[in-house]
Amino acid sequence: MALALGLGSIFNHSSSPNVSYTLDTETDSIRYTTTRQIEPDEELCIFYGHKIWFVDCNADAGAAQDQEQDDGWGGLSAVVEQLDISEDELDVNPFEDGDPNEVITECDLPFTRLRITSDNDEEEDLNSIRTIEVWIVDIPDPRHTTTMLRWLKQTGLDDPTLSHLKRIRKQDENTSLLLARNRPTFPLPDLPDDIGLSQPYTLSVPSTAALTLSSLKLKSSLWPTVYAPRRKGEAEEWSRGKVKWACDAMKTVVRSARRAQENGELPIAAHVPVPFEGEKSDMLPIPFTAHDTRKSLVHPLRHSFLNVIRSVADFRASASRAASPPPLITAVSPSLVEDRPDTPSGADSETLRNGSHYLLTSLTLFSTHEPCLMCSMALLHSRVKEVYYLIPMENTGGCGGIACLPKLEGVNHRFAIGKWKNGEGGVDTRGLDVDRMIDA
Ligand SMILES: C[S@@+](CC[C@H](N)C(=O)[O-])C[C@H]1O[C@@H](n2cnc3c(N)ncnc32)[C@H](O)[C@@H]1O
Repeated sequence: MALALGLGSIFNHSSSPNVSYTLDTETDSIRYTTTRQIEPDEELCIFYGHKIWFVDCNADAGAAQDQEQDDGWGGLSAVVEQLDISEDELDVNPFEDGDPNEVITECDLPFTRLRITSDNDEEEDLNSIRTIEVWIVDIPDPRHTTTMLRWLKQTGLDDPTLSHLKRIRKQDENTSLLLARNRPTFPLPDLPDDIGLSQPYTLSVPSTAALTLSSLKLKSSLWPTVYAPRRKGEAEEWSRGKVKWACDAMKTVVRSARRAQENGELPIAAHVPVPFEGEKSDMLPIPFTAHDTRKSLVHPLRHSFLNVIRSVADFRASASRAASPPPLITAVSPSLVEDRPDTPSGADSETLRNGSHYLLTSLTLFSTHEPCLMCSMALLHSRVKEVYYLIPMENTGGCGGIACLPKLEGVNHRFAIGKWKNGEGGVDTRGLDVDRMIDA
């Protein structure tokens, strides 16, 4: 560290300075140079850096934005100056008309899905294949194969947890039959003794079906395995009705962000709608919307995602309390997230304890911005089903930007992610100062 002496410590800071400086090691001094013509009485300012520790009295709009971008909380505040989408435009939903049950093809969806699990996750070398232990018996005379299969059925050994494996293996002249899993608590029943079977033996075989052809080859070298490239977690089909539901949710988000902006907040919002008709609507009886409240509450953690998770939790906690006192948050104004103490006091504290109220299991979250790393982790904890965002945060986002948390190895939950296509479904970022934040 060095401290500039003399006039060096007199310069104030400006984000558009008229003086630059260099270190002159020859003379052990700092050389200050004006960067443009200086007018009489004009103050000479230097640039202190992005992390200033005081409120910049010279701040202009551009400078304020720069500061916000470097806010230490993922730059989520580096956003929007204007949200000039008119109410009328937002009222248009292009998925309004037509058969609500019609399946919308992938390329016509208003969002693109991020791949959370890839086939590369599949076990691709012999050592990484997870196995289970099973009982095998060799059938010396292949004509007895049908007899043995019938016997399996009769003895109740047609275990569905083995459905990813073939029952019979034929290798050269040998035929072998997979009998059952080797479980200490379920001893193998006596085998038919009239068809010359040899002693059963145990073998390690794959514990799951093969998702790729190369893995199929490897797994089948242990035991013939079923090839199942389609699997749970694969992108589900969306009906027109569901896309309409999503567009409406996205519009709610944009409206909320605009309202937030009008009130001097950062225009960042998150919304958890009532699940699409027919899909577990008992999970959440009313929708929740929250916007960022970092500015008004002067609180670095009040990101819209955390706010919306909290408002769901508060609602659930209050709903599970006895009839009175009245709920902390009402259905009509869930977006107006007030700042309440984190630890409720008195009689309420017992009932409002976090518990599982914060869970967004089976729920979908829509947002103007990609959640930052902190919020992405909170969403992971919340067990949210899926997240759709309009503005990707290339340098700070935790859902495909700088990282993709649900994709990390070892996380105990994965959620689906969709990037909303700007301008689709009547939702766009027109007027938003997001060019530098949107992926090319
Ligand atoms: C090195 S001193 C600058 C000279 C100081 N203004 C003085 O008169 O001694 C740094 C301090 O000046 C103030 N300062 C510098 N630039 C500023 C700015 N743009 N807006 C508000 N305060 C500023 C801050 O209090 C900061 O801690």
